[in-house]
Parts: sequence; C-alpha cells; structure tokens
Amino acid sequence: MIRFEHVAKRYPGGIQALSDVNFSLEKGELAFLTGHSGAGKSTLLRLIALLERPSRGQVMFDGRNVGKLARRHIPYLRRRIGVIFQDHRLLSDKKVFDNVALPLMIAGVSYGEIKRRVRAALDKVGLLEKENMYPPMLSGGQQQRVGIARAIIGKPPLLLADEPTGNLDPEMSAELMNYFLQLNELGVTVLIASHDLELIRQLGRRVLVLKDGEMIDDLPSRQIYTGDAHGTV
Ligand SMILES: Nc1ncnc2c1ncn2[C@@H]1O[C@H](COP(=O)(O)OP(=O)(O)OP(=O)(O)O)[C@@H](O)[C@H]1O
Repeated sequence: MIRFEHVAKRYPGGIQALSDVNFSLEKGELAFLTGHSGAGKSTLLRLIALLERPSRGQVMFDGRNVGKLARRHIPYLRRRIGVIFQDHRLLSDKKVFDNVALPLMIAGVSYGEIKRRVRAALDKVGLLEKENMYPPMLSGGQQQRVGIARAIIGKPPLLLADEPTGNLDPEMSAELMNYFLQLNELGVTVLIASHDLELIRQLGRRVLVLKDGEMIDDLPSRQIYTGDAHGTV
C-alpha cells in the first residue's frame, strides 16, 4: 500500500529530516514507527499524508507516486487517509460534533448519516456527552480522542497516527491501541509513530526504527524489541 524508495526530505533552512529511507507497508498491516525525538517520524507520516513532498526519491501510495500527483488528485487521496496529529489540529471555534463531522461534510454525506456516524465515533472514544462543547473546554487527552474520532469517521483504508497516546493515561492508551488492532482486523492499514516502547513491546507487532533520519531497523511482528541495541530510547 505504501512504498518509500530512497526517500529524502530536507526542509527549507537546510535540516535533513530524512535520508535514503526505504520500506514498504502492505495493505492490511499494522506497524509502529519509533525513534528519538527529531528522528523524522512526523516527517515520514507527513510525506505519506501528502502534507509534505519528498526532496528526493519516491513515496508510493496505492501504486501511485504521490510526489508527482497532480494537485486536483490530492483531495481524493487524502480522503483515503485518516491522520491523527500530535497536536490534535481541532478547530477551536467549532463544537466537538462539527470537528468530527468535518470530513463527512466535505465528502457531501447527508446530515442524517453524519449525525449517526459522528455519534457512533464519539461513543467509541467515550466522548458522546461532550458533543456540544468546544475543544478548548476539553482536556488534552479528550482533545486527542476527538482527533481520533475525526480521523476514523470517513472509514479510511489507511490510518496514520502521530504519538496518539501522548496525552492519554495508561488505561486509555491501552484501550486506544486495542481499538487500532480492531480496525486493523477489519482490514485498515495502520502506521503509528510512538515513543511508548512498553506498549509497542507488549503488542509484538512490526516496528520500524528511525535514527537521525535513517531507517536503521525493521523488526518483524512478534520479535521482542528492547530499544537498547541502537540507543533509540
Ligand atoms: N516544518 C519544518 N521546517 C523545518 N524543519 C523541520 C520542520 N519539521 C520538522 N523539522 C525538523 O526535521 C527533523 C525531524 O523532525 P520530525 O518532527 O519529523 O521528528 P520526530 O521524530 O517526529 O520528532 P518528535 O518525536 O519530537 O515529534 C527535526 O530536526 C525537526 O526540527
């Protein structure tokens, strides 16, 4: 589903965030992306989500080179990707309900259907009673969960999550990971950037390891990752 071929990303100002990254993620896989702060995890996710373009190499999504995609095709591809951002990216002047409904409104879904699906998604993340509140009235963890509901509402075949458990307590983190596993079992491809090595280890899934912009390891499912070998923690 995703293939990186010799991908490099240099930001204006000269920061080399990624260099010569190669990996692929098959349809239906769930993998973690880990590495130290500044290793390039968010950049890698942003390249897949078409929020950045590579400086070199090719990012392939569903067999298409996304770096070469015509502007008019971008909205279609973006709708196929649910993104959970580290900083939530909620609209603070819109109610929780409207924040979650946004992808469906853009897709032209009927109001009745939007209402049903938004309520179901908010229920899933335990926030149904907050639907009429505004994001600044919620805790960091609750805002994160609104972002999760918004990412999954359009039933995207690919889900990208950037530190989704960063603001959550251990119980909520475990619940969220279980939810990602459930979505994955339903066929959703999932890539999760995370520092939470304990949780990653417990789940025993594939782990991609970035260090200083290079992909230094790709550990298959079930192999226990200690995090010590490359000093990534
Ligand atoms: N928009 C940007 N402009 C310039 N430099 C950037 C930009 N975004 C990220 N960088 C730089 O690129 C490098 C990789 O950053 P990135 O956010 O991808 O790392 P990360 O592994 O996600 O880190 P963290 O775990 O702290 O979120 C860092 O040196 C960062 O300062």
